[in-house]
Parts: sequence; C-alpha cells; structure tokens
Amino acid sequence: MHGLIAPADMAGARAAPGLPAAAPVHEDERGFCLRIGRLALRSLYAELTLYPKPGLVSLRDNGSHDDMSAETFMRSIFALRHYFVRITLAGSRGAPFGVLAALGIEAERRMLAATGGVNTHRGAIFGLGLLCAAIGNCRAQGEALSAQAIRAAMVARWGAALAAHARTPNTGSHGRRVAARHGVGGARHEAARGLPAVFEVALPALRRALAAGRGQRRARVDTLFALMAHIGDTNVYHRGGAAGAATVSRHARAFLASGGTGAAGWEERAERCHRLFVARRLSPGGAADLLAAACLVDAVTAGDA
Ligand SMILES: CC(C)(COP(=O)(O)OP(=O)(O)OC[C@H]1O[C@@H](n2cnc3c(N)ncnc32)[C@H](O)[C@@H]1O)[C@@H](O)C(=O)NCCC(=O)NCCS
Ligand SMILES: Nc1ncnc2c1ncn2[C@@H]1O[C@H](COP(=O)(O)OP(=O)(O)OP(=O)(O)O)[C@@H](O)[C@H]1O
Repeated sequence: MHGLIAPADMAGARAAPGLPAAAPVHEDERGFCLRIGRLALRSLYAELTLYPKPGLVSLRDNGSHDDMSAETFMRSIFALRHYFVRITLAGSRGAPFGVLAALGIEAERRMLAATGGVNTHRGAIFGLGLLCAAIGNCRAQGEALSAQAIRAAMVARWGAALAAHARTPNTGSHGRRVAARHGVGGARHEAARGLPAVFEVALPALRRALAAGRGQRRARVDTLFALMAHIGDTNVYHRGGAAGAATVSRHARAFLASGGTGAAGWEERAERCHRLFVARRLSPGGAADLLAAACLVDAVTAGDA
C-alpha cells in the first residue's frame, strides 16, 4: 500500500467511536504516531529503570510494593504498545474527549490482563495518553512541537472536557476517597489545570539539571524529588494519610535543599530516603507518572520525534 496505511497499531483508533471508520492514515502521520508511541514507552521504561527512587518499584527492588515487581511493569509497558500510537492518532484527528477516554479504558483493561489485575500504569495511561493526544493535535495544526504549544493544544481541545471530568464523581476509587478525606485533587485535577506539575515543575527541573551537566540519570532523580516536594499524590495519601504526605514532601524538600544530585553524597541520601519510605510503605506513584510524562515532553521537544 502506498500512502494510505491501516496497520494493526491504528485499528483501535479507527474503530473508536467518534472517528470516521474508514479515515485513511497517511504514511507520514502513521510514522509520526509510531514514533510518539515509542517515545511514550521509552519514557515509562526510563522511569522504571531509574534508581534510587524512594518507595517505588525499580530493577533493584520492589520498593513499598508486595504485589508488583519490575517484571510486572515490563509486562504492562509491553501491553500498552498500541495504545499510545492510537491515542496520538486520535489526538491528531481532533477526537473528542470521550474517544480518548474509551482508548484509555481499553488500555487499562489490557494492563490489568497483562499484570494479573495489578494497577501498574493507571495514572500513566491517563497522563501520558493525554499528552500523546495533545502532541498529535499540535502537529496536525502545523505547530512546531514546543512544550508551550503542546500544552496550549491540550487545553484548547480538551480543557473543558477535562474540567468536567474532574468534577465527575468516580465511584469507589482510591482517588475519590482521598479527595473526600484530604481535599487532594489527584490526576484528574492535575489534568484539568493543564498538567502544571509537568510543565511548570518537572520539565523546568529536568532541563535545569541537564543544563547543569548532570546527565539524564541525575536529572531524572532531581525531577522526581521536585515532583514529590510539589504534588498532592493520591497514592501517598491513600497509603500514608496526611502524615505520610507530609513525610514525603519534607524529605523531598530536604534532598533538594541539600543541592539535589549536584551535592556530594546525594546517592546515599536518596537511598536513605528510599529505605525510610519502604519502612513506612509510602510510594509516590503519581510523581513517578509525572516524571515519565516530563521525559516524554522533553524527548518530543528536543527533536527526538
Ligand atoms: C482519571 C483516572 C485515570 C483515575 O481516577 P482516580 O480518581 O483513581 O485518580 P487518582 O487521582 O487516584 O489517580 C490515579 C493515578 O494517578 C496518579 N496520581 C496520583 N496523584 C496524582 C497527581 N496529583 N497528579 C497526577 N497523577 C497523580 C497515580 O499513579 C494514581 O494511581 C480514571 O478515573 C479515568 O478517568 N480513566 C479513564 C480515562 C483515561 O485513561 N483516558 C486516557 C486519555 S485522556
Ligand atoms: N515505579 C513505580 N513504582 C510504583 N508505582 C508506580 C511506579 N510508576 C508509576 N507508578 C504509579 O503508581 C500507581 C500504583 O500504585 P499503588 O499500587 O499504590 O496503587 P493501587 O493499586 O491503586 O493501590 P494499593 O496497591 O495500595 O491498593 C500506578 O497508577 C502507577 O501509575
């Protein structure tokens, strides 16, 4: 086939309600979506393999988790390989929020099937999926891929729907219980505000550390701590309550105040923090998701796409 290609990767997006069933996919659009999908997976892999990462699962250990390991995460990442391609395409076609949500719900189903029912990537499916859609939309508008343009495309196309999504009570989730008890908004509120934790906290921290010559590993550790210091993470509240959340932000702030990974002994300090979180069963999973999201935006805007 020349020019018009309908690969398996695209099948879900074409079949999704709201997209024309037979909308042809041009080769350059297909190549772009495949590249963004690959960068999204690479960002999740970068987050998984990073160490030290307080309380979180890595290749070294399972952090504060009994029900998942790096292998569970690898299976989950593999199960998501078509999803990010499809949602990029849906975004480039300007699909309504309901289409993105349907793709996300289907991806959650695949994740749960691959992990035996463990929630490894719910937050990432939502946040990175939304970013992939925004990146696709931005490119389709003929905009150069900058962080600002990606964020603007996301807010312009789906801002109102995201605000409505944040207002909709979702039954029975940890996020809902945490919101009711502690007044913490979580992933949906973060998205409704245009992902400020990604664009105003994580990305600047990542770029600052890279510009200071710290390299990807140290820059990502600094970024994770910046996020831990900043966000209200529903995972942390769910497992550790307000006291757990205060512990996470206090230790993150102390690590950053000591110079982050720019200071001698940073690795030992970060590992000490990891051991303390594991002892208290704390896990900043929302910060981990947002780190992966920032890695994706950085890769896309650095020209890797
Ligand atoms: C919003 C969804 C993913 C989760 O709702 P829930 O109320 O459980 O949210 P909750 O705040 O608890 O977070 C879920 C996950 O997000 C991450 N997270 C936690 N806190 C935060 C935070 N402050 N900011 C960002 N992410 C966070 C964590 O990993 C957490 O496990 C879900 O309700 C949903 O709508 N799913 C289908 C839509 C979808 O995936 N669409 C894809 C493209 S838009
Ligand atoms: N490396 C990581 N280690 C642990 N969690 C992570 C990591 N990366 C991302 N996360 C996020 O953390 C969330 C998983 O956290 P957790 O297992 O605490 O949630 P849960 O299954 O909803 O709750 P619980 O297991 O406490 O009943 C996922 O949504 C995922 O997106």
